[in-house]
Amino acid sequence: MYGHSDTIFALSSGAGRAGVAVIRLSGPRSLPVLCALLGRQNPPKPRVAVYAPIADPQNGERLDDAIALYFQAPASFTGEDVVELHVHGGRAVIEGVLECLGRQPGLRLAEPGEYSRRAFQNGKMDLTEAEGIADLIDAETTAQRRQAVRQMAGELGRLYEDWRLRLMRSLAHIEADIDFPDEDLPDGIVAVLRDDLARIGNEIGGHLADNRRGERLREGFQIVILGAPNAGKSSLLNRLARRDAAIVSDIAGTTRDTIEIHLDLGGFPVTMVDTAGLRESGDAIETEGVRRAAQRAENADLKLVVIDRSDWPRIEGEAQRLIDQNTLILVNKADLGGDDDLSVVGEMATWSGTDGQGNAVELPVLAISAMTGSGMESLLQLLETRVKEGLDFAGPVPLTRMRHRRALEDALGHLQRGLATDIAELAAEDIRLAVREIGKITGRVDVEDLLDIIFGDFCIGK
Ligand SMILES: Nc1nc2c(c(=O)[nH]1)N(C=O)[C@@H](CNc1ccc(C(=O)N[C@@H](CCC(=O)O)C(=O)O)cc1)CN2
Ligand SMILES: Nc1nc2c(ncn2[C@@H]2O[C@H](COP(=O)(O)OP(=O)(O)OP(=O)(O)O)[C@@H](O)[C@H]2O)c(=O)[nH]1
Ligand SMILES: [Mg+2]
Repeated sequence: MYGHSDTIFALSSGAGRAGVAVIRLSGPRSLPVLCALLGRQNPPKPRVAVYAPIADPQNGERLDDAIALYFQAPASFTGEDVVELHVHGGRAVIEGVLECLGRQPGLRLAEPGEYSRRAFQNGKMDLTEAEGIADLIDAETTAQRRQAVRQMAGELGRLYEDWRLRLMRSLAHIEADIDFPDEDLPDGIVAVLRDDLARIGNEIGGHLADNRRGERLREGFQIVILGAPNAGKSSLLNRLARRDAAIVSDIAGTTRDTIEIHLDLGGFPVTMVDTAGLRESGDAIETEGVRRAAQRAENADLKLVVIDRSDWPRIEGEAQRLIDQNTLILVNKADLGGDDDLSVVGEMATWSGTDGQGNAVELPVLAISAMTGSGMESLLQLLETRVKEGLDFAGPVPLTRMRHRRALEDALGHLQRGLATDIAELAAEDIRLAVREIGKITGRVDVEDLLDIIFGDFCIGK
């Protein structure tokens, strides 16, 4: 397959000034262009780094002293001839080398994800592995990195391929029965087939019923701070962010839009959202802020309802309507406290009341002071526990993308329909469709129309 495509090039390291920058070329013109830059006829040995000046072949101007590396097809990342130029990471150096490469016949700038796309098309990896690489580059916390590395190494792809192959085996038996109806299948084979198919269905069902752990680990755990105006929501956000992310004032209705910060809690990614104080207001902008707060609350993995200690234990209006099982009550301004039980900051208590659906709930309560920071350690510990419960997993790799989930749901639907019929031809067709859906996940079936979408999300140079 290699040898028939354009030669592409791009900066593969990060944009901007750096010690060293890596520019990659892939395709049939990579090696001749490298020789031209090095000003030599004989190509460097594959996989042996060469330290040498590189110069513009057109005018001989020296561009840099670089390290060059040649990977001979098919033993390269893309499966094509690949050349790497490790140059000094100055803006003008990078610009000069890229500009020079752009002038070489047969070379063009790579599109986002094009290296990985070629690697996939040349059989170096399946789609889940390519998506694992993209996730690894986007990983911001340890847990995200671990999940991405497992996927990049093919664990998810093997799981799906195993289901696909087992389905194909069952399909082959059913087809044999259809094609050779006279040669009776051995006694009991139909029952065995049914068992196998049902088992695969159960495995897929179990994989789907994972509470979206893997997907949420990629997205980050969403915690939304809610409460009446002036309760101290923005003060709490700033305390957790350790910076002045949101404006704080004693004027009720200070925050109007939602404000997000990103936290790493014990290796897990958390998005913490500050919202407008919840109240009925004549102000159109504030009303829109309250609407946005309620909207974010709906998608939250955890809600923190902040109340001023003088309001304890009353939670009313919109804040009360937004309460559900996944809610923690934070009684703020504990530094102003008297000697009631909640003046013991960091101590857990319980709030008994009704949630937005009218069900009786018992929710954990923590007294804190966003101003002095007391109670913050207990809060962080509690949040970390909740985040881990939500995202952590031991055992097989979890589902990580909506794309995979959709395909598996469809596959399971086909499989269940196949199991429900006694007509072999219909069952075979349903299983064929299930096989096809799973094949789309790894790219074993024709997925040309999917590739633009999948690889378009990658960064350039990947
Ligand atoms: N300098 C540099 N570092 C890098 C990359 C790169 O492209 N260049 N990578 C870019 O992602 C990652 C490493 N990934 C790579 C994957 C495969 C091959 C490769 O040459 N594969 C051949 C040979 C396999 C072997 O020797 O075992 C092959 O698959 O046939 C190279 C890099 C991370 N670090
Ligand atoms: N004493 C004391 N004051 C606090 C504490 N937390 C916040 N405040 C004060 O309470 C006032 C409101 O704080 P904010 O953080 O702006 O409250 P908010 O909930 O974001 O308010 P809105 O954005 O209007 O909904 C400010 O004057 C803060 O300094 C606290 O723990 N103790
Ligand atoms: Mg605020």
